[in-house]
Amino acid sequence: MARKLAAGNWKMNGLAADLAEIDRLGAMLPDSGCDVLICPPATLVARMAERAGARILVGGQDCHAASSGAHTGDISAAMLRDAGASHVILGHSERRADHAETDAAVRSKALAAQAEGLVAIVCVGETEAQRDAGRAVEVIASQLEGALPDDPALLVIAYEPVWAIGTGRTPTEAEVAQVHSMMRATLARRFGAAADGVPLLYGGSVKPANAAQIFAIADVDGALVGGASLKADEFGAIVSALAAAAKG
Ligand SMILES: O=C(CO)COP(=O)(O)O
Repeated sequence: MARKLAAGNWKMNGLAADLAEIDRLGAMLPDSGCDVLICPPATLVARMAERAGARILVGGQDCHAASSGAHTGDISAAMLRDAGASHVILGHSERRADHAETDAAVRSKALAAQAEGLVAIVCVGETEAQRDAGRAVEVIASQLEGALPDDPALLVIAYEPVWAIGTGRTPTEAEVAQVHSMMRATLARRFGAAADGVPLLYGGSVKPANAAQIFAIADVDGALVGGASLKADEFGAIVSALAAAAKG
């Protein structure tokens, strides 16, 4: 059984003043039931990690595949760990689109992250055109095939349909269930029994209003939340929904 994880992706949002949201979030969290992670921009990782307390984990949004060197503007897994991060999001569709990241590049980054002891959150998801063409499951299977790293103990998979990100639209429960069951089966073929411990997150327009419904879907172990993670009251409500789902 995978641990439940509520993860927030702040994307390119957040200045020092926004760290106050972490204090507010910390004050409203349930004691247990799920892990809670915020991935702020790189500029805030260290300060957030110092301020967050034990209940809130902190992660990066990308890392380079190399451990150091001449890569201006990039950040390594070792630097994230040094700054207090425990996780890193890799292969988000915005990075695939903005920086032409391939599945092979995502796998290299995930290997680098795991070598530093970071949990790699590998993102996959189809475009609207791919879903309309009936190719969603095939596309996601192929992304997993190319991007999966080698260690299931330091791995989270996030299914984020590109067309659901920031749009207020979500797939049907049956569509999420179909993808998540395929992902679990793919992990089982690759990792055997250890696949059961890999949290499978859904991401894309998760809000307090739809969180409980999403967390009730089979093989959904949590969420990767964008816009609703920026405000403590919204993200806190999503965390509470996940903790409630974990208790059954
Ligand atoms: O991309 C996402 C998280 O990584 C989802 O973003 P939204 O929750 O804003 O749709």
